[in-house]
Amino acid sequence: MKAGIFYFTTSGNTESIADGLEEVLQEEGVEVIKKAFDEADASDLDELDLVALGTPAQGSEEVDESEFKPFYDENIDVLRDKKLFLFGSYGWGGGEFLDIFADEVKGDDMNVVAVFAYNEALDDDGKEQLSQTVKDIL
Ligand SMILES: Cc1cc2nc3c(=O)[nH]c(=O)nc-3n(C[C@H](O)[C@H](O)[C@H](O)COP(=O)(O)O)c2cc1C
Repeated sequence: MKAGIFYFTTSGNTESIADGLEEVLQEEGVEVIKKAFDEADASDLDELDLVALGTPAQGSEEVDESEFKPFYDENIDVLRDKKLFLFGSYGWGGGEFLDIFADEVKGDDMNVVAVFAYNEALDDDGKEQLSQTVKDIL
């Protein structure tokens, strides 16, 4: 099992979830690569079984349109063959933005295995929840 974690962040909160996800996957024995979208390209998706894409809530309950959505759109055919893990940080909306996006991508025939939204930065409680989410899908 090989996993890739790709994310956009404005103030580091989504990045904290990406870091936590990397740790819990590695604890489960999964090989992981982790990159911000601006460091990643399509070739990074080669040989990945699980792809985790991260975004903060932006706009009005929307995903990031500057880097997250373009990466998704550009790689949509490759992503269809992966297990997709959506994650992100929100401020006040309870994570609704990510559920909305998960519903959208199901229309693209994506195999969404997990959706993990967390309020602001990942803390110890969040890490525990993330660990359980990962155990459930492996
Ligand atoms: C322009 C802007 C729009 C936002 N829109 C939402 C929103 O619709 N719902 C929400 O829950 N949080 C919203 N937030 C809060 C961020 O999603 C939240 O602070 C998040 O933790 C930022 O994560 P990051 O540090 O990874 O960028 C917004 C923040 C900004 C700056």
